[in-house]
Amino acid sequence: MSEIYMELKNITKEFGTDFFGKNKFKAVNNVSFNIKKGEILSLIGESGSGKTTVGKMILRLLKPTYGEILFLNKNIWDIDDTKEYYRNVQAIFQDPFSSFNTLFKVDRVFNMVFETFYPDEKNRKEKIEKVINQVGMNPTNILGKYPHQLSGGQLQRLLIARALLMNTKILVADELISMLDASTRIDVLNLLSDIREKTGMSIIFITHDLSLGYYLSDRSLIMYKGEIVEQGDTYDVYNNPIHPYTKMLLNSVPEIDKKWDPNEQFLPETVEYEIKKFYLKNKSYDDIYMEFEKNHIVKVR
Ligand SMILES: Nc1ncnc2c1ncn2[C@@H]1O[C@H](COP(=O)(O)OP(=O)(O)OP(=O)(O)O)[C@@H](O)[C@H]1O
Repeated sequence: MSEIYMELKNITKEFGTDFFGKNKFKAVNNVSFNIKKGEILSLIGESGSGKTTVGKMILRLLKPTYGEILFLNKNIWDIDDTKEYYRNVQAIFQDPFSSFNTLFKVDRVFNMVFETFYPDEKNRKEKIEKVINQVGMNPTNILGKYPHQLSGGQLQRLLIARALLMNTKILVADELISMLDASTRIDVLNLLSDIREKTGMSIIFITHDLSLGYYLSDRSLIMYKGEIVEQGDTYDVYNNPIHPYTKMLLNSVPEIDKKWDPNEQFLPETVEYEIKKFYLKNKSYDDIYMEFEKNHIVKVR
């Protein structure tokens, strides 16, 4: 069995809704999952479902209100060497331009990796060129350029190259390709898949786009209102969705050969109604989560 890199155990994050931090609401509620070496896991849900908050807790940008996150069996808030943690756990966000300082050439992100983590490295140029080649670009066309001279897709690739240079174990990709055009998106997805194969890097792919999750991930976690309502092997979840919310999400994916029917509506009330029906039907079960197939877990109450 593959090594478990990270474990989230009953993570809850509360935010205060007023100035004094009172009237708390749970942006993330009792979320548990793990991520194994070399696994691509998709965290899927609509806007506001809590995906980014989970990502931020993994990145130690937010502290869980309850629960713990273990990285290689150690609570991430007990890790003193934060630099080392961030070498192992990296993030790439939607807007690649925000990760680069516009005043400096892009080479700087690589030089900073050496200065911070490998100050004694002698073959810097060789190593930088190697990772740039690995992400499918020609170093001579890239190095020496300023961020505004490169496209969004090229900058995303550079950030992936930086993670490769650091030997990152877990990459959190939050809406990574939302700002890219369709063909560049597929290139970046294929690149992530290829890197996982070659290096064993694990990827947490945060998206609201079901089709991207299906294309890329081994395991899918469906989030609704801060909770994971269904999780399992991607093929099972997409081909045999059990939770009404997952079913509705899948039904709402546009099909290329079908015109959109304006009478077909995806209303929050209908989701709530279906979920209530589902819970009533399953109320005889004592377990909060039920395993329908191997690894296919659905929240039934
Ligand atoms: N710092 C904060 N203070 C208060 N509320 C917050 C904070 N951060 C997030 N929230 C709220 O928590 C909920 C979950 O937000 P989050 O950004 O995790 O959702 P998301 O699923 O990533 O959505 P999106 O895809 O739009 O980014 C939202 O209702 C959001 O308004």
